[in-house]
Amino acid sequence: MTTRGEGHALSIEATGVAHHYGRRPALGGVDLAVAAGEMVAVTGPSGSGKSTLLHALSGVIRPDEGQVRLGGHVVTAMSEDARSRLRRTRVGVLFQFGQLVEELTLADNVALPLLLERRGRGDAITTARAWLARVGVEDLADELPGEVSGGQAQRAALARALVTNPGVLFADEPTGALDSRAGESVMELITDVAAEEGLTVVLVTHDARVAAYADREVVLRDGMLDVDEMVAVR
Ligand SMILES: Nc1ncnc2c1ncn2[C@@H]1O[C@H](COP(=O)(O)OP(=O)(O)OP(=O)(O)O)[C@@H](O)[C@H]1O
Repeated sequence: MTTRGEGHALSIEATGVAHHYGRRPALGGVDLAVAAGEMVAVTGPSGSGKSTLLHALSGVIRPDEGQVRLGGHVVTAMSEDARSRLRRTRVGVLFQFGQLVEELTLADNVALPLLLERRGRGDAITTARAWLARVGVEDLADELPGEVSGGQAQRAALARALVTNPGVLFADEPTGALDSRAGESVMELITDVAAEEGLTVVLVTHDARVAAYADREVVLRDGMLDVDEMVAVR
């Protein structure tokens, strides 16, 4: 495991990002700039476009209109293959739940992104175990996801998201499946690791207590950022 410090984090710049699903508008022209190393929470009502924005910023979808830059990469100008590779190497993603492969141990799950990048198995497992220690579940390295608690599984999922040393972490309702205590402990972990690594974080949540961990909160309503509600929460 390497600690990156400053300089590795990616800035994010979205300009005029608009997207439709069929005829249904999901994003109506969003401008958002996130500095390298900053942690921003995206909040807003159900259906306001939060997940769609996260998918556009992380290159999962190419929006109908607008530009997204991650550091020097113009994500919206890249082919699907190039976006996939960028996501595998420079972007970490954390979902609500269900992202670990049930048949694999926690160590094998965390090693997976490295194996996909053709790192040797011994090296990948050593790095994975170091990350499991970093997130506080090294004792569970040989357990299956079904044998650990939701909070422990989410810690392992965070380790898997960060094992490739990405420059940005996108988290979509990362505490949504956890009780409030486990959720707080996962948020403390994300905040600590992001600060130590100098990582940029964009966090989607409907929970004000989760948003309060971010440096800044932006609010989406009907696919538009509510500029009046951009508030510094810390
Ligand atoms: N794959 C899809 N196909 C069709 N419509 C979609 C799809 N994904 C999202 N939508 C629609 O786009 C709009 C924005 O959805 P999105 O999931 O981005 O909102 P959200 O704020 O993340 O919602 P939630 O908080 O409920 O997860 C909604 O009207 C939704 O129904």
